[in-house]
Amino acid sequence: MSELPLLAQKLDEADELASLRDRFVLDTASDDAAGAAGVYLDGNSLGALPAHVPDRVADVVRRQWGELRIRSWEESGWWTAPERIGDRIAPLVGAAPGQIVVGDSTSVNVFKAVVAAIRMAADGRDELLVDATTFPTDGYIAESAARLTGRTLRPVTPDEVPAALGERTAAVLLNHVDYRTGRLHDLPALTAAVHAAGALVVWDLCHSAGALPVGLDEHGVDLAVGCTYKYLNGGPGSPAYLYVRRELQDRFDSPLPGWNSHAEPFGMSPSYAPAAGALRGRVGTPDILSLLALEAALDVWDGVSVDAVRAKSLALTDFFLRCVDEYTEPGRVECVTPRRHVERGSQIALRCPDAGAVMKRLIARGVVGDFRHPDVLRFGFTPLYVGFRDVERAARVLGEELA
Ligand SMILES: Cc1ncc(COP(=O)(O)O)c(C=O)c1O
Ligand SMILES: Nc1c(O)cccc1C(=O)C[C@H](N)C(=O)O
Repeated sequence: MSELPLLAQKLDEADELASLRDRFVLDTASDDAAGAAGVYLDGNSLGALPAHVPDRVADVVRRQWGELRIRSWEESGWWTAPERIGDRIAPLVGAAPGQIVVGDSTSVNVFKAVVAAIRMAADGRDELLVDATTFPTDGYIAESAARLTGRTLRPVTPDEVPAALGERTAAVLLNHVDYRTGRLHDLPALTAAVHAAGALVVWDLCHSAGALPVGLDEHGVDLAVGCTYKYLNGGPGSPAYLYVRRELQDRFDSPLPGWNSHAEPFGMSPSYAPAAGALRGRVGTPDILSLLALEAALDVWDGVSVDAVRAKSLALTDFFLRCVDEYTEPGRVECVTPRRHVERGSQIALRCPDAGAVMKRLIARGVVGDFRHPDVLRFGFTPLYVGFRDVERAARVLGEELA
């Protein structure tokens, strides 16, 4: 008999973050008795619902919108929500206040950040480097941004970036954690290399924010973007964010200078004058319902340290790998996520030829991960609500389905 179930129980008992799970709506032990309890390992795609969010959203709809109506732009703080919520996200990604605005999708913020970076780069720099392994939207947007600004797009892997940098480099767009393999890239070293070449760097934090320390200010990152619906649990399609380092804000020239980023939005002037600070990253009317659902969701972070989350994330992924090694016949899957902690995000990606069919069977048995084309099984570990018994069970069911 395997010792892993008992070990999982002990690890759960010793887990200081275990009680945070109660802050979320998830399947319960009574579902388990009925054989239907799910193990949710897809928080790297869509985070679970924090339990208090429905009531908060209901208040926004019924009272703020239903009763206060237009007064809510001021009285309910709607107008200032993008920067206020940006300041809530800031400590989670290592940023001081006043550098993050929330709004629009990640794709749109990639566009703003990349074009603004190119516009801030020194004259004559005509290349935009992009992570060749990136989540596709970043690549598509980078191609368009390069075309619009007359730059040449050069796709390179993150490993190739240091050698590819040079006098021609204007800006570099990179992912902190690879969406497919779960590989964590060396943000401090790559940022330093880009700066040494005289260029600007834009980091996509979709797969790292809320799962591990980012240290935007500490490492001198220029611009960063990220979504809020994964490890930040903001809900489906919740708005993304844009970080602009304080020292660059006066030079940030938005390619989407909507009226919300104007110094005097209600002056209704025909000519554009940008607001001071991170507000320049705003565009049009914010998506208030989603934005305020996100604001409520961020309450789950009260009293939670990102370092503790990172420690648990590594313990969960280590334990998952150990369970997979024990429960799965050797050679049946290949782990494409680095084993070294310094190179690992908060997901494990396993490759096998029949991954699509295997994931369907896992989901049918309540183990929810996802499949990424063409042959990757992805399992995301959100330390706020995933426990070690979940991990053991997921690996056991996986082993059975792969047998
Ligand atoms: C790295 C990365 N960038 C961007 C996105 C998505 O961007 P958007 O929120 O605009 O759909 C994702 C996933 O959805 C992603 O993994
Ligand atoms: N953003 C998504 C969506 O709107 C629908 C379905 C899935 C997603 C995703 O999260 C894709 C994702 N960024 C990924 O890492 O694969």
